[in-house]
Amino acid sequence: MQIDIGNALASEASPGISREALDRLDERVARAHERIERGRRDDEFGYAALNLPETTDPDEITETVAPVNDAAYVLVVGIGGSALGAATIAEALGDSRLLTLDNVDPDHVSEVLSLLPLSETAVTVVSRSGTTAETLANFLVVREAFTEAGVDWTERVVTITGDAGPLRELADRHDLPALAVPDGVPGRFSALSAVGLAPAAIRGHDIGAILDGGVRAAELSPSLFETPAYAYGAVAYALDMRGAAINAMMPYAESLESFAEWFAQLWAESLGKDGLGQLPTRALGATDQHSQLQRYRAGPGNTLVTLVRPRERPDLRVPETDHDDLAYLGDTGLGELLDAEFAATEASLAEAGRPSVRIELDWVDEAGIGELLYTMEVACVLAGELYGIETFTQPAVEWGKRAARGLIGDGNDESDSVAEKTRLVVE
Ligand SMILES: O=P(O)(O)OC[C@H]1O[C@H](O)[C@H](O)[C@@H](O)[C@@H]1O
Repeated sequence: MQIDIGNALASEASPGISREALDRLDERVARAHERIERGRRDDEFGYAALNLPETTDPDEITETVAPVNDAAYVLVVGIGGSALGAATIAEALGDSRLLTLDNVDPDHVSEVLSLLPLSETAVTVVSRSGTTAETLANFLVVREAFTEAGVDWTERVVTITGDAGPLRELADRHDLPALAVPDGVPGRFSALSAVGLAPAAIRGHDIGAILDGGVRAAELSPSLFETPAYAYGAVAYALDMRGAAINAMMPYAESLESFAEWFAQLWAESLGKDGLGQLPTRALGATDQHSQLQRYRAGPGNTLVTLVRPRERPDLRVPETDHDDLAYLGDTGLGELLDAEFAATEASLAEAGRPSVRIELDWVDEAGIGELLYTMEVACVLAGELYGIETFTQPAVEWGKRAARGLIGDGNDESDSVAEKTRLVVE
């Protein structure tokens, strides 16, 4: 994988970072690297996630899911870090039979359940805490749908959860196949554990190759000039400090659309603290080139655009045509056109002096997605060290979680604050 930060230099863009400032920042990266390596060595909370490519045992996952690996469809019931990794991996591998229920929209849940052949469907119910209301409510609905369809849900469900909590008790009571969310690994950093990999394993994907991709990026040198993940994390941080409060993640591949969603959780929950942190936004090339690019290029200069693409992809020829005006399209490929769109967006931003970073992976395949996810996790941890914030907590999100539970009846304090909201209604 390659990360090109040239278009984020002050000589090219504003905000941008000068070569001298980058050299000075590299000294801070070296110190942050020591902290990260110590955390990995001691398996400290959060840092332990960066050991997953080596510590996750793909055989244990494959064996545990064996009772349901005849399933034609997999339904992941989870939310946030307990769903986005699996969804990202499924999409990257072009697997449309791996679906995710990560919202409690009744219309959507009903539709998914009515479309799925439940007797051919395996369910992974995933919650690190085992207490997340959305996940447990959806699971109860799914379970009932299986029963109503005459399918024994206990034969179709795998649980992935922590050591204790309601989901663990349920797994024990019904003797369900169970995998653990590894100790010290926050949900949004768990894609390369059973959380992200078990659903793919049920569908028969080579999860060992996904982990190998992570291993490829796990050798970290103490300099941003030698470690792509550090280059990205350091430049994103430096540009934020210089005014790029928004980071628009824009992959040029439909198969990476969910990756942008995964990245948004990683970046926002990890770095949005103490009044700091870039706002990650999601875009898709070339589609958003025809909408959001206007704002990136000509709106306030507060956005770093992160352009991601595979260097190679299968192409689809555009047929030759005898229409003179369309002749230039004939005998090209859609992939060739997409690459031209990518280069045009990059050039358009550079021409206007707006910063971008280019991330290129070889292919969007098992190893490619493993490497990309791992690289972004390291980038995020590095950025957290540079900001000096607690990367691995999410107190603001937890507040909302407790308040939502309180509002539907578990009687906790935050729900009182919700009830007292000031109203100024216009109808
Ligand atoms: O895995 P769970 O405990 O169910 O949590 C699911 C999600 O819940 C919250 O929104 C947290 O802030 C996320 O980081 C977490 O991924």
